[in-house]
Amino acid sequence: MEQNLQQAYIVAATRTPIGKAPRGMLSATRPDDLLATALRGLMAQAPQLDPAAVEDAIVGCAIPEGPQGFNVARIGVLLSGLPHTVGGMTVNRFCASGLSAIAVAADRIRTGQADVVIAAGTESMSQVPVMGVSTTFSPDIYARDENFGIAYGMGVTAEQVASRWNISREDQDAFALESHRKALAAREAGEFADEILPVEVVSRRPDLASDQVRETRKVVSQDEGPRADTSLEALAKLRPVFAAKGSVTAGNSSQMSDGAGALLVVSERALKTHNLTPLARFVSFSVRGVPPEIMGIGPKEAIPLALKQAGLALNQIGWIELNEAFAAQALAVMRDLNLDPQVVNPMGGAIALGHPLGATGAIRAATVVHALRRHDLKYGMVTMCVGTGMGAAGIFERV
Ligand SMILES: CC(=O)SCCNC(=O)CCNC(=O)[C@H](O)C(C)(C)COP(=O)(O)OP(=O)(O)OC[C@H]1O[C@@H](n2cnc3c(N)ncnc32)[C@H](O)[C@@H]1OP(=O)(O)O
Repeated sequence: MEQNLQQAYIVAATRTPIGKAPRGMLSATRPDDLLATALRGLMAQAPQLDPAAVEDAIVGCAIPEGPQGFNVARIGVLLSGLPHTVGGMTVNRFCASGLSAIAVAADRIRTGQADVVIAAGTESMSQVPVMGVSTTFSPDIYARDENFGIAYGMGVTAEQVASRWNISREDQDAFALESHRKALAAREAGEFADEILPVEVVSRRPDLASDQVRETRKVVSQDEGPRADTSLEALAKLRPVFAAKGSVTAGNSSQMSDGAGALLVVSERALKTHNLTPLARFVSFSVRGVPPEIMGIGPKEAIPLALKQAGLALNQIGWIELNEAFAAQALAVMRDLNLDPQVVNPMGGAIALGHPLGATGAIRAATVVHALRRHDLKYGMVTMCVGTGMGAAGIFERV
């Protein structure tokens, strides 16, 4: 059961639209700029809060190198116009980085070490194209057979789950189609309006004729991934990408993406001092390891633990954002835990909406926080599978 010295409240939550990588609408926008945009949008949701009251910014990023700036949290803070007194720490738990950032921020609040902390995530898979690039580890890790799966690409782990859990190609494609259908229906119904922050995309290209740099500016405010043109027939035609006789395709995998999300986490004292209205309370967070070669099954272990910590039963959770890294792993988790399909990803998931790795947990948390209020639900959850073999889950309560 949860034992907190004090509660951690979320008073603002926003995200950028998600672009396709590597050639989508945000591909030329740097991840630190995406983060800065999200942070400015976040502060605009709490105009009564003096920015100097923000103590730290904890930011998830799965590939914090190169243009992501090693400590992208600090760069994003400075770019956003927040005062330099605001700190900045980048955390990495691969695909659960953004969710872990929220948990760290909440812990700082709950233990009384801070009153106002930003938790966020940012990732540009366009600018740091890691998928398919091999990573090296100490060879000693392979001395234990059970670690061998650490060498698998994410798609190969999805094939492993599909085969061990008997998830058919047809079921994966049907799940993927449903993700697109739900995302498009939610967009049509204006469901994303509270959470999405329009981003101005600036493009500069040399014009050789005039010998000048031509600048164009465009505001983007919708996720790029959902496809109205998809169908079971179109999905069935796609070839497996990760194994010759496999079932995981570009259509039933999450899309490579760019995006950022951010939440403002505060103590009860800060609510009163700054006259802030809470949207939600962060209730519990859990992480469990699983065999690396079936990393997608991670939420199956993390969800029961997060529920236990919260003292809640599964049927009390009215909205679950289950990261659709691949249809195969999402279906395996849903079947093993008997998750209600009506409660899981009511607005579509990463297959349709995209999955900017370290940002996704923060993006999905922004979705949950707003969805609980719009749909008058009490508890919601964000759960992620994590490469190298982990699952993470966080529970939110509308207040
Ligand atoms: C812990 C975790 O979360 S692990 C997850 C981490 N993330 C990942 O591993 C990313 C997984 N995804 C990927 O690696 C990539 O998306 C891949 C390799 C599966 C596919 O990459 P790409 O080939 O660049 O995808 P792309 O979007 O171009 O699609 C390939 C083709 O399928 C088609 N396609 C994709 N989705 C659909 C669809 N829903 N309906 C119809 N056609 C589709 C595209 O139109 C394209 O066709 P074309 O070649 O005729 O243009």
